[in-house]
Amino acid sequence: MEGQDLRGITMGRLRTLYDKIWDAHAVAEDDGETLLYIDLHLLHEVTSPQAFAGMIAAGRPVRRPERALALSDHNVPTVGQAQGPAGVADAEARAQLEALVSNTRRFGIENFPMGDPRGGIVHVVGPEQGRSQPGMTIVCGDSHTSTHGAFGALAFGIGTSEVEHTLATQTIRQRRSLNMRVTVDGLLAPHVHAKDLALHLLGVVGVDGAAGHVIEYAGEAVRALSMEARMTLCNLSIEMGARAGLVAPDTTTFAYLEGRPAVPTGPDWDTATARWQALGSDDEAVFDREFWVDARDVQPMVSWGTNPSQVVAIDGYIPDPAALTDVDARMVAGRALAYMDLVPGTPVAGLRLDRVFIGSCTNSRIEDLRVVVEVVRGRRVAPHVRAMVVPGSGLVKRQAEEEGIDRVLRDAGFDWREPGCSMCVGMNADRLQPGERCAATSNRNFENRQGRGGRTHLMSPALAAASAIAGCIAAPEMPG
Ligand SMILES: CC(C)[C@H](C(=O)O)[C@@H](O)C(=O)O
Ligand code: SF4
Repeated sequence: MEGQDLRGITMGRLRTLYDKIWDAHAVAEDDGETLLYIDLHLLHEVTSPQAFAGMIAAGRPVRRPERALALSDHNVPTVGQAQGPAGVADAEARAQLEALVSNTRRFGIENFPMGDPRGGIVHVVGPEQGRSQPGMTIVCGDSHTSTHGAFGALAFGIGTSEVEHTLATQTIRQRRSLNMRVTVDGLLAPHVHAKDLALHLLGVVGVDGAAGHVIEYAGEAVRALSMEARMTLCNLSIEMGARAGLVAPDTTTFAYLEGRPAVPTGPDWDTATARWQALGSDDEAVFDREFWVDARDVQPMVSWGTNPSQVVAIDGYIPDPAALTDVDARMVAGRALAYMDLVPGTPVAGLRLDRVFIGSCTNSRIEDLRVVVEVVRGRRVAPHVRAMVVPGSGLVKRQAEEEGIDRVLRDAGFDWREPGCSMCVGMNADRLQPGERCAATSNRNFENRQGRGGRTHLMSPALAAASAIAGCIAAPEMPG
């Protein structure tokens, strides 16, 4: 047996998808760290100015400018984008947006500036352009880079000093993560979406339950998800503390990618798909940790607290911190309830809302907007609610307008905006007022995130749309 084990190690051990991507990109080892080659470097205006300034100060060229793509998303206004950065009122935002234009021009990096129809949220645009591909290593100075893992790419967020390192060397230093597999057996019910699955998992795993790990999502329910739904799922991996989330590429992945601008064509496409097909964990590969979830147990979910693991099903109740045995957990829950101004035992459905935000890199793609429009058609936003829809990119916006989605939403009383991060993070003018309660399709419900004193309830686009109509947290009316 021992001999066999040794042969297993020396003659090619069984590997996970993560191991395979890692091994294929490892350039050098040093003191437990690996220098990883980076295939795609995504940039945005908030975490890149200092990195470019460092490059300029050191007189360094960008190593592989053609392997980078820059987007203006976090602090762009969601009206009047055609005016470009010069029209942005906030001086800091304007400076960051202008810096991205001049820096990308100086270093020869592709940039879709504010107002460009191909522009939008970096994690929506990368996939949409076919820049994010299976087997790649992808980095961005942004935590939700995990989104791109939906393509079977190793994609993770980096800090500003690492942005500079990547610009200069096209590599970064990394410590290897542990492998975790989340298998979702069975199929989600038709009214249950990828966002519900992600929030359900967060409830099970917790906000740091996947720390130190890269998650591979597997199982029948994951295979059945569309690419956009897989992106929603991988987007939230970071909220579980994971370094990245992955879904092995398959025919769904290839169908999504084929024909997109940056994707190879002709014989190169055949070569690429043949290579991508081989990506996937070996059948008997061993994961450091495993979770199993039954898709049939997943309900439409809503967050009640100030971290995304504090969730209940739509027919559930605000929990009672006193019921928690762990002292720390009790304190955290108590503080969250105070901030959210909620009383234990209250049904979560029926909580009165002031605002609804449909957008963000979690849920602002065309399939999300199609779900929203089906819920909204023929109905109106409750008179006391201000509801806004912010498409993830200019191309999503255009597609929605071609399908008449904007018309239905406007007629219903929604604000139809131009693309960007918007009220997901409140780095532009789209913010909650103190005390306002908001249903949001984004990924973080932290204190003050959507605006000082604002109260965020995370949920799917279907629930957010139904809640806008009802004026309180609500599920869509079920047919029949
Ligand atoms: C501004 C940016 C660095 C930040 C991130 O890294 O995630 C933002 O995108 C967020 O969602 O909080
Ligand atoms: S949409 Fe929100 S979560 Fe996504 S990158 Fe922008 S600020 Fe971060």
